Amino acid sequence: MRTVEEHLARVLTLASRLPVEEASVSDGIGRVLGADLVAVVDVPPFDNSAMDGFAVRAADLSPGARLAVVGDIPAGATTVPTVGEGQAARIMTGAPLPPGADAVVPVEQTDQPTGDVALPATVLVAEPVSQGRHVRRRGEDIRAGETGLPAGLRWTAAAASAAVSLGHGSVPLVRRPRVAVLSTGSELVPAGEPLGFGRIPDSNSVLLAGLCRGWGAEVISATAVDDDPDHFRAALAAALSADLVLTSGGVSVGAFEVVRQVVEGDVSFDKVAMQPGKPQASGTLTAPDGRRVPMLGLPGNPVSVFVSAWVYARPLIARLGGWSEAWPSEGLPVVEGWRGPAGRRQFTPVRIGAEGVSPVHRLGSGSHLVVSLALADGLAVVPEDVESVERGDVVEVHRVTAR
Ligand SMILES: Nc1nc2c(c(=O)[nH]1)N[C@H]1C(S)=C(S)[C@@H](COP(=O)(O)OP(=O)(O)OC[C@H]3O[C@@H](n4cnc5c(N)ncnc54)[C@H](O)[C@@H]3O)O[C@H]1N2
Ligand code: MOO
Repeated sequence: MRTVEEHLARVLTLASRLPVEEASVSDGIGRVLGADLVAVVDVPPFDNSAMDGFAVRAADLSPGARLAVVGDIPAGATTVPTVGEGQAARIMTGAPLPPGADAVVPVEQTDQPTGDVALPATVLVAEPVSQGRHVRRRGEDIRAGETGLPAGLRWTAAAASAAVSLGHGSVPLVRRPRVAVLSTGSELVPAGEPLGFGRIPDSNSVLLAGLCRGWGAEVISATAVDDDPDHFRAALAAALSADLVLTSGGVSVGAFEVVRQVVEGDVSFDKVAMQPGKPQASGTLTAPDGRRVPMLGLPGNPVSVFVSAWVYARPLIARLGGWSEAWPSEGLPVVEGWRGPAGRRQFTPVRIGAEGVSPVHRLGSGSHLVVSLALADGLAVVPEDVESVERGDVVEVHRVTAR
């Protein structure tokens, strides 16, 4: 049996970062910036007021100075009056500072009322302000030509707003990984449909599709196929338009393991020292256009699918998308203990409470317990040489509730 690290290393050889393409700034949340983004414009683009008030010449001011008001400058103004000696212009936050003025006096520091009032003929300034006061200088955030955002940055709402401010409508982003999900099993029935004898709902395709979306992938298909090799072959051929194919089921040692029957040879079938998730298939398949498409064949038990997806599919998607593959964890105390298998690393679904962690179920390995899985906030990692976890022990826990 190989270790989790050995299998992860193998999985990560299956893919490399996808190409960069131009994308609308607002389309790319969760993707990665493919090249440094240079400012097209100065940010801010012009000197402007940080306050609603009066644009003045600081040198004109003494306590109680009265200035002649020469005009109004709302935000968006395209023409502005010049402010001469002894003069002021009423100005709003974000409006361009007029020529001649070098500071802004907030309206609260004048004899004028706040709000929607007529332009006064004069304004009395209570306290002088220094040059540059309440003025936001052109280019003080960044100057045109400078690098605003570094290549490799994960695209967020804030990154998109920065790119827009830098003057961009589209940006070079690494392509979003496209994943095809394929559940296998003649026992599977689509969501919400009646079950005949021996049938179960196909929960794995929904599980995998949702996880992949949460990690930033685009799911191009999520379907189930029965254990007829011809049917699986056809479904797989359709799935190969994706950047990654994830299958569930059909990888162990039974008589009807359809994934094994169809792809063994191209894809390798291995035993990994983990519980759940022992049988794992991994490799690449050739698409009709000649691309090598990575495929992970995850074991069918729902908890095995969940754990295998977090441990292997999540970092593989990250590698394709170009973002961090790291999976942070923290040491947390155990409130209620459980037992694990000797010689395999156990990933136990746990709830995280104020006092520490407890398993979501206590039925041995329980890799079929799909409903209690929904109550898990984390996966606790129990090392290979530990068979029993006791109250008060500290375990390493990966969160599974956030991206
Ligand atoms: N003789 C042995 N039997 C098994 C071994 C073994 O080493 N020797 N390993 C066990 C382990 S561990 C696992 S995990 C499973 C993996 O089996 P498969 O990947 O071949 O999965 P299936 O047999 O197709 O399904 C397992 C289980 O999961 C249910 N299932 C499958 N697909 C779905 C789905 N889309 N939605 C919901 N539930 C699904 C399926 O009905 C089975 O109950 O093999 C053990 N056996
Ligand atoms: O390893 Mo299986 O994945 O226990 O359920």
